[in-house]
Order: sequence, then C-alpha cells, then structure tokens
Amino acid sequence: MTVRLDGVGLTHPGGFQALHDIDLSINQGERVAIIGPSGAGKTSLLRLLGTGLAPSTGQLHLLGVDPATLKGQALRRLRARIGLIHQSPPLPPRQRVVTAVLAGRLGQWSLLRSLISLCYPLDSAGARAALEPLDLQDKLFARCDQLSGGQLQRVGIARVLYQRADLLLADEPVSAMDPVLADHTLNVLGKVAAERQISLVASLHAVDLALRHFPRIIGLRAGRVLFDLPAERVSQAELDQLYSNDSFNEPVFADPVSAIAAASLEAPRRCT
Ligand SMILES: Nc1ncnc2c1ncn2[C@@H]1O[C@H](COP(=O)(O)OP(=O)(O)OP(=O)(O)O)[C@@H](O)[C@H]1O
Repeated sequence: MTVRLDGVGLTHPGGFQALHDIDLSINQGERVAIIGPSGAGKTSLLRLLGTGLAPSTGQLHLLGVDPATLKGQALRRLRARIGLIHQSPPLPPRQRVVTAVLAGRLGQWSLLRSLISLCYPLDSAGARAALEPLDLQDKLFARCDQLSGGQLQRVGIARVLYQRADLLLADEPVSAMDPVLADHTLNVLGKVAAERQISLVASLHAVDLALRHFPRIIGLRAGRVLFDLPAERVSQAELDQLYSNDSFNEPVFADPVSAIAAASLEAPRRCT
C-alpha cells in the first residue's frame, strides 16, 4: 500500500477545517484523479500526502511509514521518495532548465554533489532525457524566466521524472497547457507511472482529462469523499452532485463536445 488515510481530518492554522474524516487507500501502481469544486480540499489533501501538512486528526501512512513519527534525516529520506508536481512550479526565475531538472535529485545526493550540481550541471544527459518525452529538450539551457506557463509546468514534471520518486503527486499539473499538450503530458505521466509501477495522484479541474487518463476517480466535496469509483462508473448524476452550486444553475459536462453541442442548441443571444 502506497498511501493510507484512516479518519484523517485537517484544520488549517486559521481554524478552517478543510478535510473531514477521510478514509482512503491507494495501492502501488494505482493512478488516481481527485476532482471536485474549488475549495473542496484537493490541494489540502495533496499537501498532506506530500508531508507539507500534518493531519489534525486520524492517521496517515505514506510508503509504509507514518510521517508524524519521523524527523530529521528520516523525514528527508521519505520526502526524497515523493515527487511533487506543482501547478506553478517554484523555480528560481534565473535558474537554467537543466539545473532545475537536476534539482529533482538534490534530496538523494550528498551535500557536496548537490552544491556542485547547482553551479555546474553534472548530468545534462539525464536532464535532457527527462525533458525529451515532454518535447522540451530544446530548452535545456534556457532560463526559467524565459519560459511560458505551460513550459514551466513541463519543467516541473521533468524534474519529478528525473527524481525517480516512488509516489507522484500532481496538483493541477496541466492547467497552463493547451488541450493537445495537456493530453500528451498526462499520457507521459501515466506511462511513466505504469512502467515504473509507482502511484500517481493528481488533482484536476478538467473532468474529461481525469476520466480519460485515470482509472480511479475520487470526487471530493467540502472536504469529504463524495465518491471513489472506477472512471467508467462515474455517471453524469455523480458529477452533477459533485459540482452542484446553489449560486449557478448551468449543467456540468464531462465531455467538452457535449458542452459545445448544448451551447449551440441554445437560442442565439441578441446584443442589446
Ligand atoms: N493555508 C490555509 N489557511 C486557511 N485556510 C486554507 C488554507 N489553505 C486552504 N484553505 C481553505 O481550505 C479549503 C480547501 O482549500 P484547497 O486549496 O485545498 O481547495 P482546492 O479543492 O484545492 O481548491 P481549488 O480547486 O480552488 O484549488 C478552502 O476553503 C480554503 O480557503
């Protein structure tokens, strides 16, 4: 078992309870998408799984250990086995892409090797190999502040691929990419996870991408698991319930083509 949560709750420092009584198990090699409305707790859950936050209640096990029992080097060793893909990767603007990718293994290298690698890239070939499937190898020596948002996201993904983590966590990993690139990038992530037999947990707002790329879907709403189902069993009724919002009344479409078709059936709006 890669991830296990038993009755986990999370209250943020200001007192807001973002997660309530979550029970969840994710096996090695599983690919899971977390979907749900804004504020549902997706990022909070991923931050827990990345050891950036600790549960306020309940028990969390990651890669066979309870992170609450670890500190110092043992905690760093666990963190080096977890790959975090951020929506906006926290990359220093002036850093070269090659250095940013190689930084994926800083947690696994000696201090001396890490310091040398920050000044002089020791494994440019490894960084290029991580960038290649993401079609970004030509940016190897570009500076991070010369990249678009979607390119930066792919550098963040290449960094985690280079890290060779045992658990991949991705928070909105393709939000800045066009639909074709987003599709391709999720294919790459899924393929790597399957080849390496590691678990991949990603939060996504694009329901169609989640259903297409992830065999298991967890619907999170108001900090609780509303459903946890194989992708093919997620129904429109489940999605309607997940995203229902008293403030708006528009229907939810998992398939963007249906959304366009429905829009074209509406009576044309007149300009006034
Ligand atoms: N550091 C924090 N301090 C206090 N409250 C927080 C903090 N981080 C998140 N929250 C609150 O916790 C709830 C869940 O936030 P979270 O970011 O996990 O949701 P999300 O599902 O990822 O949302 P989105 O899809 O909009 O990114 C929200 O109501 C948010 O305001």
